[in-house]
Amino acid sequence: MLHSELIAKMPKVELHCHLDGSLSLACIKQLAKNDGQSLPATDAEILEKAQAPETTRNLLEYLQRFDFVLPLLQSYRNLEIAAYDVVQQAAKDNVKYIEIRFAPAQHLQKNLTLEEAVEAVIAGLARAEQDFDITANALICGLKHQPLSELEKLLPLFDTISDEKLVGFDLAGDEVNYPEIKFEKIISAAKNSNIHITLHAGECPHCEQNIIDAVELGATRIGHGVMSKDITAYWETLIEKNIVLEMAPTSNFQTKSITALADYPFKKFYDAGLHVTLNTDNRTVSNTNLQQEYTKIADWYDFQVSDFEKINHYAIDGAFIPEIEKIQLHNDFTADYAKLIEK
Ligand SMILES: O=c1[nH]cnc2c1ncn2[C@@H]1O[C@H](CO)[C@@H](O)[C@H]1O
Ligand SMILES: [Zn+2]
Repeated sequence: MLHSELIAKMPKVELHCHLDGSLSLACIKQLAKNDGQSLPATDAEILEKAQAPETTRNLLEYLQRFDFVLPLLQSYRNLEIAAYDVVQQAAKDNVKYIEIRFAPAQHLQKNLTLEEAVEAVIAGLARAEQDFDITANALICGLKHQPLSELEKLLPLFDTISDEKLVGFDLAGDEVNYPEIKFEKIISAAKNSNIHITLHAGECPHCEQNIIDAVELGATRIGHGVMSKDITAYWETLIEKNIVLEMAPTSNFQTKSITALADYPFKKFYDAGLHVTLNTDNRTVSNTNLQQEYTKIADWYDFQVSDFEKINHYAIDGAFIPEIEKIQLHNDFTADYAKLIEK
């Protein structure tokens, strides 16, 4: 088993982290104060509302937990602070590159526009980069339950916002009732506009077809993809196309993607050469951090430093950044991991 200090020292890439699901307790309190909103009296009561219990029955019950923080994320100032807060937490996990995702449409309850919501998050990411040794970019999520006419408003943001920190598009939310194929038009439009695409898919039982559809429509990464376990015939394609699976062990158990450790396919995927990566998904809703996710994998599978190095190189390959930045990260990680392995 790997020593926790060794895990802490590993540089990490995190590709799948939701802004609204990852606010620290201190940040939640700050945001409420800024807005003059009241919160439950004790920290324990706040966390009780913000976290999903181990006993969540399915993905939809897990998703209900996001309702608690969203009222706090309706102003430019609070979104900026929230983005800063999540990057700060990632820096504590020794994350060197992170992509943070959020659904702009969820932040328009007061008077923000879609553009302003995205700009606020980008400003918070940029401010955090000044204070921590980390690069942080943003992904925009559409939500699967949104009408297609609303989802269509998201792609133009990639034209109106020229900031390099806006790097990709995702579809999140209710996979149980909304199959990926329903979004064929918008995903194809994103693809045709050369927007990088990652899609939540294969996160609920019997949802494996969504993974195939996501890849065929142009996603280069899959959010979770747990149900790839049931389409072994498709693994060769996933490997050939260098598709990155953004897995998040704690979240994957909470959403009941699977129920028994023996069924969790992370190691099988890894051994077969699939490009698995490790992520938190939601630091607060899942009450975790990247250190804990790495620790779980180290404990369950006797993963070694070199194995973690490998999955981080997969993550770098999948990152939505220019080739030159990938080369730099690959070189830095190779050097840093070599030092950890020597010890
Ligand atoms: O694991 C997940 N699967 C699907 N959707 C998710 C997951 N985690 C968060 N969200 C959804 O993404 C929105 C924007 O961040 C969140 O509000 C939540 O509804
Ligand atoms: Zn997610």
